[in-house]
Amino acid sequence: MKQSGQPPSGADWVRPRVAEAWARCIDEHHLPPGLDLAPRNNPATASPKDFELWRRGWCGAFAATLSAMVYDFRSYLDESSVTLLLSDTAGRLIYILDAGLDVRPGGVRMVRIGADWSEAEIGNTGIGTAGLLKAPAAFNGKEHFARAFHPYATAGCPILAPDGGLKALVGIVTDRRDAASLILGFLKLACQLLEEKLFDYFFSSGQLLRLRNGDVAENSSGRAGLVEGRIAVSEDGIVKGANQSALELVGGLTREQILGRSLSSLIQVEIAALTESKGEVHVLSETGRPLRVESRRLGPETARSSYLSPRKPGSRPLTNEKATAPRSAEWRDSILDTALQKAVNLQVQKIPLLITGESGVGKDYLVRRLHACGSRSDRPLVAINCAAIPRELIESELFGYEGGSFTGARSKGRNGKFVDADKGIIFLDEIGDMPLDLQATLLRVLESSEVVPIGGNRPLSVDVQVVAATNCSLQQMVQKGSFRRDLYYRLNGVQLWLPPLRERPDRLQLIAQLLRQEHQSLGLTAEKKPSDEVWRLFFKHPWPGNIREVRNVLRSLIAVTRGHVIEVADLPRDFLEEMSLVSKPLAASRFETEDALRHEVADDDPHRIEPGGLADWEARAVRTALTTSEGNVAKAARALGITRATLYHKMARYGLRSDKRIISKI
Ligand SMILES: Nc1ncnc2c1ncn2[C@@H]1O[C@H](COP(=O)(O)OP(=O)(O)OP(=O)(O)O)[C@@H](O)[C@H]1O
Repeated sequence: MKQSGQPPSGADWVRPRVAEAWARCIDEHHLPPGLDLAPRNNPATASPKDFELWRRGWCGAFAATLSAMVYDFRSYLDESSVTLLLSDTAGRLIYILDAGLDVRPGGVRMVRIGADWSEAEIGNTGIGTAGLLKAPAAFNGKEHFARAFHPYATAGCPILAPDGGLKALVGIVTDRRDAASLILGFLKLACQLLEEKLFDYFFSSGQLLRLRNGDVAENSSGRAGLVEGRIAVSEDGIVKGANQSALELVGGLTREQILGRSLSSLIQVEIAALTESKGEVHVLSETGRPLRVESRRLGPETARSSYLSPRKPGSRPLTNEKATAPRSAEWRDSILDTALQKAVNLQVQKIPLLITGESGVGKDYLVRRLHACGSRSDRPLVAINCAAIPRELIESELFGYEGGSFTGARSKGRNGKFVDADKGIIFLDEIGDMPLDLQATLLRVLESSEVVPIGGNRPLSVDVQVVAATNCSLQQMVQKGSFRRDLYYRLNGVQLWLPPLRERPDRLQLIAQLLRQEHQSLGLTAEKKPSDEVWRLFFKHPWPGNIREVRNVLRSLIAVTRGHVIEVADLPRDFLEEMSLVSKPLAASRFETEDALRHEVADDDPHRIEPGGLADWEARAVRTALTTSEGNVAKAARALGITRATLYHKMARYGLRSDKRIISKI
């Protein structure tokens, strides 16, 4: 093909789509046509900074929601050698349901988070080519440009927003290398289901129309689409978005042909007639096809914000997220569930796990759930807070000691935590606080799976899964030389980042769930319910102490509130100060505070938090000092010119990492 400029013919004939892809690989992507292709953009050697930037952009609530949906397909894939991939729009993997397929072009493992499957990088594959063409694509064994994919078939499909924008890619790899068209069929259906589920997230106002085929004969013959048609329409009847099924139902039109048109020109019914009717309305499409249409107003409960577009940390959400009391008691914490599921899967392969996120987001909680649900549940979970053990004791705590090996040692000696955790999980919390020299010893243990107790010379074998957690940036510490690079890579088999509460679009549902849990734990049957104003403040609050702070606030509210409704006046003063509503904490009266709040609540923008205010300034100063000192309290106190005790007091007040304890459960 390279010599003649023509795709192969005769016995070597390839499908035109394949020939086009190969031509692109050579002419546009300038890939070497020698088949032994190694990706240039390799996650194993990528700069940690770039990887972290990319990960933060993608591994937030959007990826968690989508991953949770993809995860629901696992039951269809059980027992099959099919790996399901989810990637960002550029083809970098953000989630994997792994069937153990080991694709390694040029020796680089491609079934891993961050691997770049774009066509420009690795030649044509289902997911990479689907991303490029923004259309489904699939290839059998030798149709792939890179030899490493020849034992496999791959398929990929774009996940589109209702306005047609590309949002993510989903792909399949299987070792049945002639199964491309079969897996593509499954994938198309899976994508339609995903798009339908995601539809509500994009719209916060107007009407949502659900369309079904009105032709009774077609329905009874089973030719009605499996996926319901959906169209979003503005209050004045202009079409804003549609899913694939709706496009087919209204006569095989494209999105370009329907977006911005009036609904009445599309399905011969006025929006007013639909909104007034209680049930289904029978209408005709432009092409005369009978349709049944039902309309529902879009509002806060259906609009869970358009966090489907990757957002920069701290940027404002794109749609108008409204704060009202969450209704559903059925809500599931998809961020926790997704992280937990990943962790459970990784546990089977004994891959080290690094959990990152701000203080109080639930890193410790996640590890406890992993222990309870994972394959090592009948063995110990041994947790060590590396920041809380005195420096000189860490080694003996971790590795144990032989009898009489140092002054004060027990005569019989003692097992270290690694031996205690044998066959179970060792949880190294606050790993960023581990002294540098001990990091070398820890690395040796992790690499050899053997520990040598202090004063001993006989290595003991241990089989532990290592889970580490930190709220510091280990990458920055590596760059500054305060954390060993080799240990960082050893611990960072897979990194799970838990988002801060203020960035979670589902924070009100989470708070509602925590409130129910608090009532249950206190044995209270009559629940105290926050007023709408309180919900709005919960939504606006920055929650610097994350879930830990929520629990403290809720506990205090349940104790303080006299009636059944939690009012603004019941909120703890610290909470109000954190919202910068009390500019002079000592002078402002409760009434002034409430007035300020009412004023604030009337403001429609739920994300505006007034800058200024002493408490706000102080909380920020404490946070900054802790971040700059990478969580080292003594250093932060020195920088602030206060004592450590005062700093601990302030940290507790602002919900910043308040408990420094050694947790050990065997
Ligand atoms: N998803 C959750 N559901 C219910 N409670 C939670 C959840 N996540 C965290 N919590 C609670 O919030 C509090 C703080 O959680 P946790 O200690 O796990 O945070 P962390 O990220 O480990 O904080 P730190 O970095 O300060 O150690 C705990 O009381 C925990 O039980």
